[in-house]
Amino acid sequence: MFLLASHLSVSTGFVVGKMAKFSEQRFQTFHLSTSQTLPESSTLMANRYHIQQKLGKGSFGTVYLVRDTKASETAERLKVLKEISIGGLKPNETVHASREAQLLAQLDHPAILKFYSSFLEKEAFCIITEYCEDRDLDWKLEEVRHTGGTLSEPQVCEWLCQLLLGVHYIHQRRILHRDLKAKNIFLKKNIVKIGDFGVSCLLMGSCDLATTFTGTPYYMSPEALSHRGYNSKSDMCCLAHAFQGQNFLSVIQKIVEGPTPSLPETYSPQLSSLMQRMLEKDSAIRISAAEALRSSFIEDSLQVRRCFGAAVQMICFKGEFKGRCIFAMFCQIKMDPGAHQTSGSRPPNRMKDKFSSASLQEQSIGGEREAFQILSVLQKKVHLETLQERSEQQKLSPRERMRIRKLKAADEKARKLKQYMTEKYQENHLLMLEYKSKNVHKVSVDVLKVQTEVVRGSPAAQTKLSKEPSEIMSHQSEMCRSLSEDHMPAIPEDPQAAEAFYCVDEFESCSEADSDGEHDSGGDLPTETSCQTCGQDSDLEALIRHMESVLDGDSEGEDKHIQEKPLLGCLEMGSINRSMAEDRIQRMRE
Ligand SMILES: Nc1ncnc2c1ncn2[C@@H]1O[C@H](COP(=O)(O)OP(=O)(O)OP(=O)(O)O)[C@@H](O)[C@H]1O
Repeated sequence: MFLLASHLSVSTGFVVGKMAKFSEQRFQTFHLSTSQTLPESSTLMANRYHIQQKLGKGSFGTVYLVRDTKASETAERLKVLKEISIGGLKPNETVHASREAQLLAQLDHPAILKFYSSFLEKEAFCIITEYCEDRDLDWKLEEVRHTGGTLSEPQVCEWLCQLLLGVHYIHQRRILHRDLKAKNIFLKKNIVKIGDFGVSCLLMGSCDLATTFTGTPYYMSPEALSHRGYNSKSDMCCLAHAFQGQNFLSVIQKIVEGPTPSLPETYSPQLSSLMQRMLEKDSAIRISAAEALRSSFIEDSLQVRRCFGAAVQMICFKGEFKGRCIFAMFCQIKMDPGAHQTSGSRPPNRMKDKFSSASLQEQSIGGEREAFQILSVLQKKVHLETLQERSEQQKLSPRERMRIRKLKAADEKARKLKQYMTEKYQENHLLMLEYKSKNVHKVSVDVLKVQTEVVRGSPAAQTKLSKEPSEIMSHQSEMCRSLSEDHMPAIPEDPQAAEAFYCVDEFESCSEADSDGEHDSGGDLPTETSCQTCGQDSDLEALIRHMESVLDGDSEGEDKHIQEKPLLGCLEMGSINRSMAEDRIQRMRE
């Protein structure tokens, strides 16, 4: 037995006026003007849905099982089509209904009946939803009643938890069901699914609740019946008609004024107490879905072991829900006689046992997937809660935590940068040392040898010089430096000091001055010009300039210079090919 009270904001006057429309099994069922045109079984709706069979007819329309010819997955091939006549709807109301339908299509929760799409066809508004082969909860409870069977407390808890999660999900999204009752809760592989969402609203366009009232008051909340307005706490469920009466008015009276019924003694006191809190007449003190989910009873029931797949993980559910409400009541259910015998005052935690022993083989694929989704949601909530607790423990404001995070990130960045710079510095230092040793020490020894031979007048050395003038030029420079090293202190490590060092290089100064041919006398002394040139230019530029001055200088000056400076004169004496030299200069420039 299950009771769901929706939050219809209906005035008592209206309720009385609509008594004739009061629909529930033991009362006359009222149907709005639904389409009487039954589609043939071969009918293709929306060029997509093949009608398979009629599932039933409700207050709003006719329900068909259809085959979706465009479904990608086999599991989604069978769907439900609800056909509702829109005879009374104005065009703008139809648009409104379509918009609402789009909104509903966005809901995605295992405990919510999937709403796929809606369309207009043959003056009917059609809704396509998920198919639940185990039908609805009202039907299920009726079956249990007729067979004289019972619903075990763990089973009730399991469905209750799923319902609470589903209701919480929609309430979080500020959606009210408006017609929550056992008939609108469907069953698929033992997972309950809240369905027929806002159908009344979709149908009536304006959502004027006075016109959406279709009958049963069993599930209505006191505030809805006494016209005190409604909120999400008005969605109520229980596994029985908690408030019963001979007629419509007596039922309403009991809901609004009557004492809150209690569960049979076969139920645990915890469940009974939870039900009492859910049926509280004053919505202000009535327990919300979040509170219900946080109750110790639900918490105990949901201490489940997740056994799907290899990972076995304990899930301690400590509801973190902030949603509003569902209220539930369990009564008049004959308790499974063995249910409490072993447990004393506390119910056996069968749900836990059930999840603990569940295996992939034991679960049907669809049900398992959905159960898994529910468990994942719970797990996520627990994770969030843990995080929250941790941050609370740290007693830091979010701003402070953010600042610490930023500082840490900056420190890490600085550390990496420092490391990079150190590496680069070492690399450069090594390169510099290598370059120096290559250009100063290594080469100079060989060149010095050659030059010495040239000075001595060795023909082989002269030939070598004549063949490789540019090489000799560079070597010459190096050699001069090497020679200078004999009389001067070592070249300083510091580049600037080295530049200054080169400025006073005797040989460089002399060669500049001599090549100009302007300073015949006193050529051994460094001139201001040569000093500047040496100091400012790079080695390569200096070399090029040397080469140019040698090649472009007047022969007289050079000859004179040769006589005075036999070392440099050797270059001309070696018959340098001018065009070849120019060619080399060009290449050096490049
Ligand atoms: N998604 C579904 N999967 C399986 N069966 C469904 C589905 N939707 C509706 N049914 C079945 O179709 C029948 C008609 O349902 P419908 O929702 O139109 O009316 P109702 O719920 O019986 O009454 P009311 O219109 O007052 O809510 C019911 O027997 C119901 O179980």
